[in-house]
Amino acid sequence: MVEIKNLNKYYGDVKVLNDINLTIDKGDIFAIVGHSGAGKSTLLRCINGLEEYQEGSLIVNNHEVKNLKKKELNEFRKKIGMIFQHFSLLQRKTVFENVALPMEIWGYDDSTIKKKVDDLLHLVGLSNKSKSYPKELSGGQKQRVAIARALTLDPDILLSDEATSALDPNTTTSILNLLKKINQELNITIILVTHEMEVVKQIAQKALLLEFGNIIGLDVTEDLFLQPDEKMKHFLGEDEVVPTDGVNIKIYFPKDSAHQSLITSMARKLDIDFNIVWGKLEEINTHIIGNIVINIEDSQKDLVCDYLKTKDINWEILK
Ligand SMILES: Nc1ncnc2c1ncn2[C@@H]1O[C@H](COP(=O)(O)OP(=O)(O)OP(=O)(O)O)[C@@H](O)[C@H]1O
Repeated sequence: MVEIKNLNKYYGDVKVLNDINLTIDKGDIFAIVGHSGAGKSTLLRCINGLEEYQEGSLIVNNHEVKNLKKKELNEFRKKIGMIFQHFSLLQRKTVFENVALPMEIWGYDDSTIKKKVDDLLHLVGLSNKSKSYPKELSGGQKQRVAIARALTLDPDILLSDEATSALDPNTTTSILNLLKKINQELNITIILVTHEMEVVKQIAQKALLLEFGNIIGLDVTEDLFLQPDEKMKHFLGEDEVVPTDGVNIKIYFPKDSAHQSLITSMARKLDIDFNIVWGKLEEINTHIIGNIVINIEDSQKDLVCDYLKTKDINWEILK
């Protein structure tokens, strides 16, 4: 659906995307994550042809985007919906008129427009607001209108640029649930840009981490969070505070074993005590994953390591 190879993008002499390689499959919910200025929006805008790229290949729906002529680009963009942080609704138009706008521009007849807009307002839960104006709606409702509008031309892909960044956590969750429903019921691929890790954990099946235009992580979301490498830890701002005495061991629980009693079994089996330094469990994309850090005496290190090696589990000694 989207295939990017060795993509480089410059603004003037400044390289803002460096050697980007990735594939997004049909039906994926794919997150592009990074701090401010990382190049997330630029990458999203390259995908729908709003930005040019100078080197490499970017194929969307079997089209090399930079080769599209103006007329082809309009047809191409018809199949890509987009939503934004600040909703981009027209204040003087009603909810119905806002949603209808793309179809009017493309010259659909009134009865087709009415049916489509009514169906979409039903899908996003706003049938009773069709005559309201944007200023009469909450932030979450405005984003629902924007989502309905983005779906009017039956896109294959929905691009979301920080669509939940202006919303409170509960409203964010309700919008993410709506996006999941759209992904599942309409089989629309969703590519979302966000700086919020919670958004990634709640919705994305795969995520790309960008830093200064470089890919520093690209994986299935659970795997990115389950055992983050040094770059990812730095990115997440997870500085590990651990005791300076003894040996600190971090044990990762993948999705299928988060509830197993590995730690207590180990204590019983080896007949040793150890301190639990810290640990956490969290829900990522409906799976529970987690990790725990234990502190043991130096003399117990070999015993514990030998035990852990017999288990099908990831672990590391923290330096
Ligand atoms: N039109 C432009 N002209 C020149 N430089 C630009 C332009 N747009 C973005 N940039 C620069 O490109 C880099 C990437 O910007 P981009 O907006 O893609 O980052 P981002 O990760 O989306 O950040 P944010 O989360 O703050 O929106 C930044 O250094 C930015 O200053």
